[in-house]
Amino acid sequence: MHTSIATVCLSGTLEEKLEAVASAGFDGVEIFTQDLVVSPTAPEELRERAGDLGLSLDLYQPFRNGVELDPVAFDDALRRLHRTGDLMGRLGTETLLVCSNVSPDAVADDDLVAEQLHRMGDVAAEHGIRLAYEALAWGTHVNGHDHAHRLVLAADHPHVGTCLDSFHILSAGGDPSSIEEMDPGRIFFVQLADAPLMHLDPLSWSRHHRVFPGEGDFDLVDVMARLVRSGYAGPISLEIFNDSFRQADVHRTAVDGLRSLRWLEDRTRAALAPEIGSGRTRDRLELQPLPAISAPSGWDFVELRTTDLGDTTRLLHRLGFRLGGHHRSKEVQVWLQGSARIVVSEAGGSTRREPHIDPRERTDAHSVAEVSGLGFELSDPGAAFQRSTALGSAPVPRHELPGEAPLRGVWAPDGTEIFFGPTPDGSAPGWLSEFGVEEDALGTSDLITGIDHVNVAQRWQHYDEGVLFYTSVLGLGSTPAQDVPGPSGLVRSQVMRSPDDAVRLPLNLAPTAAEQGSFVGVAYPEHIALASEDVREVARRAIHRGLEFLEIPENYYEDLVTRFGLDEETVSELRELNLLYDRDEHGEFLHFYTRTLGDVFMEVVERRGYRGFGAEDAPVRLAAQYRLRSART
Ligand SMILES: O=C(O)c1ccc(O)c(O)c1
Ligand SMILES: [Mg+2]
Repeated sequence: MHTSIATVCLSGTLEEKLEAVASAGFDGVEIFTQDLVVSPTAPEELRERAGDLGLSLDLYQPFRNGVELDPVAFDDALRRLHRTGDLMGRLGTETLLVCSNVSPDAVADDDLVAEQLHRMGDVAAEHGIRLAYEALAWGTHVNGHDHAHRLVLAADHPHVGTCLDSFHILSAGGDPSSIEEMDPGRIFFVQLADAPLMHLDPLSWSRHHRVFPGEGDFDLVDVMARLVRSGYAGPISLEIFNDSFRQADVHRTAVDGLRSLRWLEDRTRAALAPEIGSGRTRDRLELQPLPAISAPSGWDFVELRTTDLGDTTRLLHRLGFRLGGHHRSKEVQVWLQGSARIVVSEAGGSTRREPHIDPRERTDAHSVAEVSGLGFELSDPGAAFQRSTALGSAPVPRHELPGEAPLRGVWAPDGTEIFFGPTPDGSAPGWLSEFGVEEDALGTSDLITGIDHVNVAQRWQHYDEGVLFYTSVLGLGSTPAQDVPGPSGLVRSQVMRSPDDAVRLPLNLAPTAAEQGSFVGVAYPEHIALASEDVREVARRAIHRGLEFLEIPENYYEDLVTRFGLDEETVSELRELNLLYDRDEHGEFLHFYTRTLGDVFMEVVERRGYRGFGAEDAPVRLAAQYRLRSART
């Protein structure tokens, strides 16, 4: 499949965009007029630079309000088309996107439009270019892909075809099934965009809220499958107008974009496998598969990186963790309780980050600890690693000594290290022996039994990217996002979970630094939630050991009585142990939070059938954390 991306998707200069697109691994690029106009680079030089980078210039766009015109305006459109044709010759770009007319003066006369498209086709032929006519969803008269295609057929010119854009088709509720019946030789270009479903006028929706495939609500596998059935063999290009992408790191966005296309390619291939296998459909796009998803069957470990080993390990001790041991060759320790394994490493100068990630993104001078790595248990760690690198993730460099268990991992887009470990066949993972942990030292009567979930913060520019990463790499599913009100902003929260719920990973959108007030420069805290069947006993022992709990206000406990009708004895025990309480149709939930250490805190949860994450309690936590921060600064 020939992959392409429009320069309008990306931040930076045209030159930076080309470089990022090439290094992410795209085959080609669509040049937006405005990117060219503001660039000091001559068209011939751009052509050469793209060639050096191995990129084809697949499309030049957009040619606006150039058709559906009265005769005088059409003459001027032909003049513009001649100029544009000259320019495209210098750029070496063959296809020009012609948008349907959005002006109130557009002429509603299909015969006239077909004739104008034909005459434009003659001009295009003179310049050796082709015209791809695209129906914009808000076009004055032409706003459906079928209508645009009919006009192209009526124009009947070899240099005039159609451009299909999934946003315009699906946002207007159009039926993509007609794509299958189109002559593939008449489809000159294909643009893909996803979007969240919204009640918004199509222009605003399109210009600000498009996202990469897999990051929104459109069924793009269906669109792709219909394209394959049509016999289309041209470029598949991303055209995403998105306010966040325009401010995000250009390399990250480009990698995110190609990941979305590879993932879509794989899913489309899987959906079409029976038809392709039986010869009913010929796949002229030559869709490539990814190594199969190996869904996580559990948590192997969570890694905390800290600048204060004492504080961090004291916190673990107070929660009942034991030091399992020190790694035989690395400066790391493992702390154990039940099946919860927390690897603690001391942050130093050697902290490595993915090259394109600003280290301030996740840590800063105040930071004492952060969730730096997530280790998953998988049935096929090798396949998971290969899948993630095929999806554009960079491997985490690791040094292994002879005899040490190989552990492969990649960087998540936000710099968290993701490790792929085997599902252990015995009771303990093999790597523990490198820490000197003996099998018989593992606790079976521990109060904390394992990791319930890990909550990871995402910057607002990169939220969708995080969702796509965990979906495409690990096959986690996402549940609908919730907004949690906090003193420094709404925190969007979306739970990613493995099919059998063995791994739950809520992603939280942190309010931006500017909105954080006294949080300025401090990343939104993440947390590790630990599972217990007796959270009250965990809390009692933790109090005895001097744990600093997050303080819960009396108003909260009074409200609990109002909401749930709890008796005074229950509530006074909750109050005494700093516990919070929630209930859903499946059962009850008791939990507590520790104070924050750097960018991370711990939660201990007891689920009595309850399936949620205490969303009603999260605002209480955010407010308490805010008060603590304010008191400190
Ligand atoms: O929003 C626009 O104007 C616009 C321009 C070109 C396109 O291909 C498109 O889908 C939208
Ligand atoms: Mg388009």
